[in-house]
Amino acid sequence: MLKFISDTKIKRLVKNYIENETPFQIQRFIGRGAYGLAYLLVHKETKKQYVLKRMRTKYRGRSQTKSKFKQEIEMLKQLNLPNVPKVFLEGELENVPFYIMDLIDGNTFEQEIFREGKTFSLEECFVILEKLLNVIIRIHDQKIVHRDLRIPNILIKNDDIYIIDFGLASYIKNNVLIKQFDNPKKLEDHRSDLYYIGHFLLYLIYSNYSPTSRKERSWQEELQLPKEIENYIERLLLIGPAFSSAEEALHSIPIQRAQSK
Ligand SMILES: Nc1ncnc2c1ncn2[C@@H]1O[C@H](COP(=O)(O)OP(=O)(O)OP(=O)(O)O)[C@@H](O)[C@H]1O
Repeated sequence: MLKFISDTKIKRLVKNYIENETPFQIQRFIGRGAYGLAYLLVHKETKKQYVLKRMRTKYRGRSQTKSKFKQEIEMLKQLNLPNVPKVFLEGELENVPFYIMDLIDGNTFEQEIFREGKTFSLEECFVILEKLLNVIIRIHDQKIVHRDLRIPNILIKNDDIYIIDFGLASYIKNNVLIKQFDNPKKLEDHRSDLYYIGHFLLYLIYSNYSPTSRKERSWQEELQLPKEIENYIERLLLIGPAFSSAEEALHSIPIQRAQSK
């Protein structure tokens, strides 16, 4: 049994460690998720900003949550891709793991759509989709599936797409069988990410949609998309036959201009 330590004490320990033992300084708290807390840091000399993520104190005695948090760090280190934050430093204080990574100084799609009120034409949606799939292919190539590709975890900065928060990611398993009642989000293969990407695409498309009726209708009825686009989204959402890979999903994009960009 670990002895009780309050969150305030951990916060102080982490702050002291960062400010006395590393070249960084904590600027402000950014956000809280199910398992972690994130802070904005600045490098004292270069003035470049970074992000510190630490596990929530209440999980320090939970070995499963702790190893998942550490797996997130390992995956980010392994990926080493331009569209995924790089890890600069990692550590553990009183059984609370933490790490420092690049700040992606852009907007999440949640911010773009709901804070900035941005709208995306169908063509723009597919240009973004193509970029996203290109990043996801590189992640899947390293046998990692993100499994949480929601609008707060996908960022855009200077027209480039970035992926954060590998807290629910897993290593890809072969021959995963999908049973009738399985939750596609939890699948440990490419289909989980493609399923999330289907929902992501619908968020983008809906940004440009104004309801014409108060009646509750399916997205197919509301959006009235060209048949090949509807079929494509249904395949991502596993309503139609699943794509065999993110690569197949990329090559099957039903809008010609997006593919040739
Ligand atoms: N590298 C980064 N660059 C910019 N913002 C980031 C970065 N990492 C995290 N954030 C922001 O910090 C906040 C929390 O981060 P994140 O989503 O990784 O953790 P979390 O939601 O706490 O994760 P979990 O669900 O695993 O507990 C979010 O608002 C996110 O947008």
